[in-house]
Amino acid sequence: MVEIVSSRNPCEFTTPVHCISDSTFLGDHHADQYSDDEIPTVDYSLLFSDDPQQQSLALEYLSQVCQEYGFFYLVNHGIPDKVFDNLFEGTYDFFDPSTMDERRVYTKKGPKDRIRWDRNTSSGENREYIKVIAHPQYHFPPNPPRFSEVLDGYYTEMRKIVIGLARAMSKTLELKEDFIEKAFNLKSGFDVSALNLYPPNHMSKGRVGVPDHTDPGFIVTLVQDVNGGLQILSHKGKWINAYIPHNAILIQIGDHLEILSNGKYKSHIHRVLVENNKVQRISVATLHGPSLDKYISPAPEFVDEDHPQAYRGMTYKDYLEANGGDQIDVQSSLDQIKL
Ligand SMILES: O=C(O)CCC(=O)C(=O)O
Ligand SMILES: [Fe+2]
Repeated sequence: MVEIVSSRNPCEFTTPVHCISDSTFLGDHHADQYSDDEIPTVDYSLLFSDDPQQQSLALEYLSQVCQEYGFFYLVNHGIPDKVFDNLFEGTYDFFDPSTMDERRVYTKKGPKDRIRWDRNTSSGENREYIKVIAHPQYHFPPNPPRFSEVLDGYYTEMRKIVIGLARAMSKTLELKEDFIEKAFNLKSGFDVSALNLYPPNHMSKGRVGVPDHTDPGFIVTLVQDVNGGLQILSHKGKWINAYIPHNAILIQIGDHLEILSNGKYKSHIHRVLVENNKVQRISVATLHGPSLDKYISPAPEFVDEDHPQAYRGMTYKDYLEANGGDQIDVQSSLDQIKL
C-alpha cells in the first residue's frame, strides 16, 4: 500500500470537478459561511519518488487537488527549518516599531519602485507590509544588517520548489515536464514578495487584514509564523480557514495558471481577517510570475469545441498594469480578460 501524506485519504477524492452545485454553494462570496474543511496536504518528495508507482499516485493526487481545490499545504519540501526561523526573525526585526521612519523611505514614489512599503490601519485593511522584487534581480532593503542575506537564502530555496512544482503540475496536465517553465519563461520569471505584519485585534481598526482578492502569476507560496485569519473561498462558495502546519508552505494557484490552462486549474479568492488574532502575525506571500514580456493566453491543448477560449491573451507586464497599478502592486486583472 502506497502511503500519501494527506489530511484526507486520496481515495476520498471521488467527487467529479463539475459537481460544484451542492447545497452549500452560496453564489455570493461575501456571505459569511466559514468552514474548517481541511485543506489538502501534498507531499513534495513523493512527486519525485524513485518508485514509479508511488510517483504516479502522488501526481494523480496533485491533479485532483489542483482541480478540486486550487490550493494546498506542501510538506516534505526539504527547506531547512533554519531558513524559516531566520526569515521570521529577520522580518520581525525589520518591522521593529522604533525604525518605522527608516521604512517610510519605501513609500510609493512611482511605477519604477522596486521596494514598496505601506501601513494601512483602516476598516478596509489592517497590515504593514513591504513588497520586494525577488526575481530575476532582487531588490532588498539594506537594513537590518544581514536581512537581505536571509531573504536571498529563503527565495533561492523557494524557487527550487516552484520549479519542481512547475514540472509536476505540467505532468498532471498531461504535458511535457518543461511545459509550464517554457510557457511562463520562469527562468526570467518576475517574482514579487509581500512581507506582511498584521496587528493583534486590539490594535486593528475593524476585522479586515487584507480584503478579497486573487493573485496574478503561476503560483503563490505563503509561509507564516502563526495561524491567524487567512481564509480561502472554495469552489463550493465556502470560506475555508487556513491552518498551515508548522513550516509547511501554502500553495495557491495564480491567475496565470488559470489562464494558461483555460480555467482547468483556477486561482481562488482569499482574504485575511484579523478580528480573532490575540497576537500579531507575520506572513510572507510570494507571487511567482511569468517573465514580464511573456504573452500568456490559454494554451491550444486546453481549447476545443467543449472548452472555448475563456480568456484573452496579454503580456504579464500589461496584465499587471491593466488596473492602473504598478508592477510591484501585482494586482489581478482577471475580470478584464475573461471572454
Ligand atoms: O497574509 C496572508 O495570509 C495573505 C496575504 C496575501 O494574500 C497577499 O499578500 O497577497
Ligand atoms: Fe494574496
